Amino acid sequence: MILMDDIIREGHPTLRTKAEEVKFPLTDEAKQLAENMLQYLINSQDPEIADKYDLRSGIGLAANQINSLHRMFALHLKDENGEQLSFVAINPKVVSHSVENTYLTGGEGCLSVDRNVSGYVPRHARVTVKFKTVDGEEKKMRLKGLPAIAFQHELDHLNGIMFYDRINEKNPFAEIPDSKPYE
Ligand SMILES: OCN(O)CCCc1ccccc1
Ligand code: NI
Repeated sequence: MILMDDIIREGHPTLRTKAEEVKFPLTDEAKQLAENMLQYLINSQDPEIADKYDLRSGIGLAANQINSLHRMFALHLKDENGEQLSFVAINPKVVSHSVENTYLTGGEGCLSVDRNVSGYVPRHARVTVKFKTVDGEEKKMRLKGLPAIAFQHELDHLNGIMFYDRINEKNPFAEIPDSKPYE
């Protein structure tokens, strides 16, 4: 099982490296990686398991964060209707997005960042995304709200981008153009 010690922290070069397209059919190693990443998120959101293994709660995890350059990330979170989203996105792409932006009013955090970095992180408010599942099935989804924000946060990791790269350096809380905040 993935533990906090397996999650690399800022300063590790893999967080600044672009992950590589995953070939299908997946190797057993890639399948195991995908399963372990999703299981980490489930474990981290279970108070007993998280407490027992000292896991930081997360709604997403990208392969770079466990020092792997497979182009994949896991998401495990509820959308605003309380629907459980739980999947591993392989070779994910944003195929289109809204003009409108959004940002978490409380800012973002990251399992690979052991400090608070405050400020608004501009994100597309709505995204249409495509990715492959572990079985090689092509998925297309329209996301908004926290799922949209999380998808973009994870996709950034696969491109070596950290959330704070997107915060306005001069004024971290400067107004984001064309945006509606996400509380
Ligand atoms: O990359 C995963 N991660 O470090 C865990 C937190 C993910 C996250 C996603 C959206 C907004 C805030 C935090
Ligand atoms: Ni992160």
